[in-house]
Amino acid sequence: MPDYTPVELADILKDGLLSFPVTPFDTDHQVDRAALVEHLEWQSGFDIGGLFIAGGTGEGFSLSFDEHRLVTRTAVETVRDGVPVIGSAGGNTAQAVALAQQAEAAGADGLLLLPPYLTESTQEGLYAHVEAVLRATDIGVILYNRANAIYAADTVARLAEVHPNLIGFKDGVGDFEQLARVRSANGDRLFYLGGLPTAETFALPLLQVGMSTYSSAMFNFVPEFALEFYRDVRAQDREAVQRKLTDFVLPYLDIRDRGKGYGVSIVKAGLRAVGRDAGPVRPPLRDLSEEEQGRLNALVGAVAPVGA
Ligand SMILES: O=C([O-])C(=O)C[C@H](O)[C@@H](O)C(=O)[O-]
Repeated sequence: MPDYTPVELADILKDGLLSFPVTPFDTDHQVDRAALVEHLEWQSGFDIGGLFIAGGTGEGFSLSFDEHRLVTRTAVETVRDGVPVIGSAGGNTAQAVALAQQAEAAGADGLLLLPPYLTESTQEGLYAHVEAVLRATDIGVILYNRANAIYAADTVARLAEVHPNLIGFKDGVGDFEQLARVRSANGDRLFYLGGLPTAETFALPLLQVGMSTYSSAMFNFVPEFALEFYRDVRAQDREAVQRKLTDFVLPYLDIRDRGKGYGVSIVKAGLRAVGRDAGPVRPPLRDLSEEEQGRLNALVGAVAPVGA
């Protein structure tokens, strides 16, 4: 039994900073369960609203079915009480359904539905894909609007009308017109979270269009900074947000933009920078070069003491 009904879960998630923990790997690229436990204990000790396991930053796209179960189960067993654990499902419809059922069986409180792989589809096709997943589980499901899964406002509204366990919309695109339409068609029936790569960059403008929270990947390695940033956003303290963008987030993006896929790799590099190595990323991602890691260490050193 999950700890929260879908409605309770949405209510908790909409008002706190959210994050996507990395999945630590050993030098052979195998899941390092002990390191995952240590990381999740540390992360859930902060005032975090919910943790999304095996998401993008958690390299869910590189995990096998069994590894998905292992990391989700580990998170459920490790994360402190009061912090919801959200599992993930992706791939084709049959895989997404199986992953959703597996996440629920592993004790996840909710589910993030990632885009299907490779192919484009019509809104009717997306509707059928999402509906199959919503029917397969009773836990709250959040749609991830990104890549080849861009949901029209009407598609979301039709799904929300018949499926009470559809609770949220996570945006990874930043199309303000689409967001205005989705918000307009669904109002408070759903909660909305910003999830563009390095979500801090867009957090303040997205708040204005009703995205009450966002998922911070950098929370993985600079949790205090990420929480302070979130408080500044919620207080709509423009000056404080701008200062933090200038001093840390934008120079961080300069390093992130040196390589495709670095939006994830740089998070593991950030953990290395604070003395909490979570191992390498798995192919097809690549780790930062030594020179890039050095630049990041210097930047992170200014906001987070090593080993804190
Ligand atoms: O799938 C993912 O890992 C995300 O998109 C969440 C990240 O936390 C993203 O919002 C970011 O990079 O801040």
